[in-house]
Amino acid sequence: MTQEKWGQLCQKLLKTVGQNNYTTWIEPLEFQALEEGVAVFSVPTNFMGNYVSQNFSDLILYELNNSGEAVQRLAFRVAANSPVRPLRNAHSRPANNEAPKVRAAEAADPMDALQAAPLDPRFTFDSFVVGKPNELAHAAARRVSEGGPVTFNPLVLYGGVGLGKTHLMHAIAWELKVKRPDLNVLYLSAEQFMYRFVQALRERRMMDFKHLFRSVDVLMVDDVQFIAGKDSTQEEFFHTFNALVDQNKQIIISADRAPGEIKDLEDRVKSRLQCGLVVDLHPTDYELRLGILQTKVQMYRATYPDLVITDGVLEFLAHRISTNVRVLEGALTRLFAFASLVGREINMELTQDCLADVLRASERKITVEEIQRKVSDYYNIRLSDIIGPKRLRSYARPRQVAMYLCKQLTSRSLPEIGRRFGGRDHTTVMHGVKRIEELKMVDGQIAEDVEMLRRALEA
Ligand SMILES: Nc1ncnc2c1ncn2[C@@H]1O[C@H](COP(=O)(O)OP(=O)(O)OP(=O)(O)O)[C@@H](O)[C@H]1O
Repeated sequence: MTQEKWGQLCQKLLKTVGQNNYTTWIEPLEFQALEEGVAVFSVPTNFMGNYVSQNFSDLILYELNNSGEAVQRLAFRVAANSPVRPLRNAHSRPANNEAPKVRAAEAADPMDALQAAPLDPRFTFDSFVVGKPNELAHAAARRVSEGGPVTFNPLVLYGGVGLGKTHLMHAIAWELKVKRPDLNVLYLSAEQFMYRFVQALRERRMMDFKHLFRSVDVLMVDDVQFIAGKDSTQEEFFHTFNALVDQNKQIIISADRAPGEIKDLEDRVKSRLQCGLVVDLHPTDYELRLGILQTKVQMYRATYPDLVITDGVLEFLAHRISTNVRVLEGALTRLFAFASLVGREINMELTQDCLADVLRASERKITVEEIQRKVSDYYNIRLSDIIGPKRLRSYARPRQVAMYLCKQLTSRSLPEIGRRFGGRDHTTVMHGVKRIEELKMVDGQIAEDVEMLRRALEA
């Protein structure tokens, strides 16, 4: 592919993603080469490569292939002599158009070549949807973002992948900028903390490092589990932490699990983290997912004012994609981009087509218990009769149907299934599964029962 062709594609991408996104994310990409189906781009920073890869790669791939290039994958490489862009230039940002006073990114100190992570302009409280699973974390984040007297220190937000920890931390930073512009707020990932620390050691600038970290008013460290097992970084983190707490400065930490459960994290660090308020973001429920989708659709309306989305699509997505919010958002982005490119409304058919891979990957996990319950309801017998020892035909056949469905619809092994059916041997399960397979061929009623149950379970 030629540079000229990439330039033409950029014009198309501009139309789809809008000027803001284009200037921030697409324009800085430099097309390097197309190597065996991989389109290689150079990017100014790793962060940028990751961001583009997560948010725009489907779209770029689509455009490349649409223009006749056979590209399977995109690769982003950080340009060797790329200047580190200061926060001010790295991002578009919310309304007042001014970067928050993130100290490390603003000072002229050479240490700042390793600047803190830029704040994502989309991660504000306004765009954070609150539901049962995250209401406590949200309330705590709101409280800290007021910048009043420090009441709990540290605030630890923990939870699984893509549940909004980073979003909440950025929201706190943006809010503090408005409410307390006098405070120096430093947000960075634990990985960056380590990188800065190692760099300072190498350049014999530990005094600068200590000074920098001890002079912030609010320190936010994302994904702290990263420093587990990295002894000297943990040690430095511990000292930084203590120094700030002693000065009554607010610390906000995120982790992928509760501090006590982070393997290879020193006990003294664990216990420090547990001293403040530890709140978890629970996995999303259906209502929260639907709320997030509705909010995102409102936001997309600005870019795609003419798109029509038919009833039931958002409910379907909220029901089917229950893994994490990032996947949910990615699905919606792809859907909107695709529908706008082909000029069609977003209906169920387009959704199934466009998101076949995502839907397959996040197929709802059906549990053994669910199957047992559905089968006992269907045959109008008690759950305990399916699991229990009775051998009467009126229990044994439904039990075999349930075993058969467990084998078909879950990834459980035969011994595991046996255990959940009152501790039966795996050969009993095997026999049951085989029996139903045979009966399905010759007994229309059994075949229909199994089919009905399968559909009900997969609905
Ligand atoms: N409640 C929510 N409302 C709106 N958007 C949300 C919500 N929760 C998560 N998101 C969105 O989901 C995406 C992933 O969230 P985020 O990056 O904050 O997750 P995380 O918990 O930090 O994940 P990781 O463990 O991977 O670092 C972001 O785009 C974020 O805006």
